[in-house]
Amino acid sequence: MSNQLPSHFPAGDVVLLDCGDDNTALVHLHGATLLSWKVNGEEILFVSEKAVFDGKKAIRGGIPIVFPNFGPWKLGPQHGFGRIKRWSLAIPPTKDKHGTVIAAISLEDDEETRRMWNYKFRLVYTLELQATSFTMNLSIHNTDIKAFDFTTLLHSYIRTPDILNTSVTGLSGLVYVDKLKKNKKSTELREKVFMDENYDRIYLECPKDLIVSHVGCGKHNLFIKTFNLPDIVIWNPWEEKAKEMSDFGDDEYKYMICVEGGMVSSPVTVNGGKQFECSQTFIVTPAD
Ligand SMILES: O=P(O)(O)OC[C@H]1O[C@H](O)[C@H](O)[C@@H](O)[C@@H]1O
Repeated sequence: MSNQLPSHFPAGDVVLLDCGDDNTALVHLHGATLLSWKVNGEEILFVSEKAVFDGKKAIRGGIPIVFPNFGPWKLGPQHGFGRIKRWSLAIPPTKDKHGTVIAAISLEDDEETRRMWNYKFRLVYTLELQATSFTMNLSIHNTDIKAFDFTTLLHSYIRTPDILNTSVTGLSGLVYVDKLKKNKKSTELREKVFMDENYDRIYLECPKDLIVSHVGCGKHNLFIKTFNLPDIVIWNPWEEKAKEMSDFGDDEYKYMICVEGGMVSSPVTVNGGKQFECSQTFIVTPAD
């Protein structure tokens, strides 16, 4: 199975959160990309063996941040610039009295972002690591005097030993937009959604917690709770599309599932001087 990260990153490129007992998280400042989340030493996230760490391309895997646009964008690159900009360390990892390790990284507008999207902003991404749970909180501050609109998403690549044995529970009854069928809308009828082909869907207004089964080495389930991220994107490129991606191994589609909390079906407006908060929490429990 894939998911071998490079053994070494240049000093200052990554931030490690460590709350003991081999419970760690590693975030790369390029794109605020969460590269690793280990629970008792077991890796829960997927990063492609072919991921490129050149400080330019988006890192293929982990959890990169999509901002200020999900999908193709007429003003700039697909999924916006959030995942290809270098973020800064705002709060170094610190353990609070409950044992939670907290760190924050941030991104502000610069000439390059304003050329694409002419607004002043500050993003603060706060990570909170506990033994079996991990919260990612994104706050989007409009530091301009004019309002802006955006879409955003935490593009989460979750590791599995066998995609055919991994399901998502909690989507039943929801309307989804199928991006592979000209954005046709349908209602999900299955209690457990398994994938056996290329999937690219936006499930709308997801009210419930989700459970992704058999993650990591296959012996754990992952609960996903979101706040202000009502849409859930489910994606797997499957065999043919995997072959078209230069930074993704031909058979790696078997070992990952993207379940991505986002605000993507309609943009958020934030007035000048105001802010928007959203978050995603992952909790690992033993699989049945
Ligand atoms: O190849 P990327 O730009 O990283 O995008 C990877 C995928 O991201 C999301 O899941 C979208 O819904 C897909 O349409 C897209 O193919």
